[in-house]
Amino acid sequence: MPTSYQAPMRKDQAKTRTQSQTTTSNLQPEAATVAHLLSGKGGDVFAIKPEETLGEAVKVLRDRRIGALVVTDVSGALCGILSERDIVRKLADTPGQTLPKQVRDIMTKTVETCSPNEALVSVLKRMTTGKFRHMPVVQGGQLAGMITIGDVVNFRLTELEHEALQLKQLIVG
Ligand SMILES: NC(=O)C1=CN([C@@H]2O[C@H](COP(=O)(O)OP(=O)(O)OC[C@H]3O[C@@H](n4cnc5c(N)ncnc54)[C@H](O)[C@@H]3O)[C@@H](O)[C@H]2O)C=CC1
Ligand SMILES: O=c1[nH]c(=O)c2[nH+]cn([C@@H]3O[C@H](COP(=O)(O)O)[C@@H](O)[C@H]3O)c2[nH]1
Repeated sequence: MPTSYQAPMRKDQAKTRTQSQTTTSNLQPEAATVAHLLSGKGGDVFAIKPEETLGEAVKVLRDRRIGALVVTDVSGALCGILSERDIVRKLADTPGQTLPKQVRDIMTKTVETCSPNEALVSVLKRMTTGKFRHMPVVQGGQLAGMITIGDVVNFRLTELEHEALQLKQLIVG
């Protein structure tokens, strides 16, 4: 069965979204890190095993309303990533025969990851260069979260809204 990997909750992840937005609202854009983003989003990671079928994977993607799954081995260690793009490409290559195939057949096996203390700007640059939109977060060899290009854009938009509000309060008094 596909698993949802519940990463251990760190103290900073226990904050509510409102608290995290308050604490990050004075950050310079280049100072914001993956940990700042995860403190609002949390460290849950949806994962699947390499021997599961693509049929199982698409059901998890649908049910969780997400675009990628990390692939973990029996010990829970990261061994790949499977995104909707991998599945679409395989559907085009092997029409009608794709869903019974195993996740390990098409997953990306060498996965570029980030750490909680990496700057979001740096992660965005690596996502742009590598042409991928999902990146697992790893800390001390353990999965600590998942971030997407959408998360980073959303985080920055929230920051901009706070900055605009602060400016307005300064002007109005
Ligand atoms: N991510 C966001 O906060 C928002 C995203 N959008 C838009 O929605 C579209 C798709 O969203 P994306 O975030 O880029 O991709 P997505 O649809 O794969 O991810 C949606 C959410 O689920 C999380 N997620 C994805 N895979 C996960 C996994 N395996 N384990 C744990 N969490 C996982 C992501 O971090 C994100 O918060 C984009 O066009 C984006 O601009 C719009 C508003 C906010
Ligand atoms: O090295 C990697 N580190 C990552 O964090 C990562 N995320 C996605 N992928 C692979 O990139 C392709 C596009 O993925 P997206 O649907 O996430 O844009 C697909 O082939 C994905 O398997 C990654 N490769």
